Amino acid sequence: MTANKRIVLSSDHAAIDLRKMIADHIVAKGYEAVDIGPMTPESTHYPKHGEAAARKVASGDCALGIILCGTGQGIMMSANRVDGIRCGVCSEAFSARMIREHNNANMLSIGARVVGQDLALHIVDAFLDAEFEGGRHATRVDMMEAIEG
Ligand SMILES: O=C(CO)[C@H](O)[C@H](O)COP(=O)(O)O
Repeated sequence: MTANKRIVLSSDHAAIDLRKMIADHIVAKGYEAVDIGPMTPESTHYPKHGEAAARKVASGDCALGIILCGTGQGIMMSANRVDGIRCGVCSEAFSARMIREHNNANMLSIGARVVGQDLALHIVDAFLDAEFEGGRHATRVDMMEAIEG
């Protein structure tokens, strides 16, 4: 478990119930859930929520982030526009573990219209329980971070 236990969560309207379930789940695991909403189900726009969560991670206020939309894709793309963010969409637990161990991902994205609730919690567990392995993977993450547009 990471030393900084603050995990930011956000989503669009497609994933509010699942996001709240994940927030409760990670609190039960000993993390602090920083749920920045939205809290009501009106249609909204995933880029602003992805960016807001990403900035919490990029600033160091939160160690990791978990974001959701219908597919997980749009909010992931939005979060990855923020410097220092490495976010992957995962629909199974193996990838969720590997994006931490090999890619040093600091955000996880899940599609609430893609995976069921139980699987989503397994994906979250795999992500939070994994640690970056460093070594050759650190070389590659450094190379990735050095890529400029
Ligand atoms: O998955 C998403 C982005 O990748 C969004 O949740 C999805 O596009 C929202 O669609 P709608 O406005 O029809 O609910």
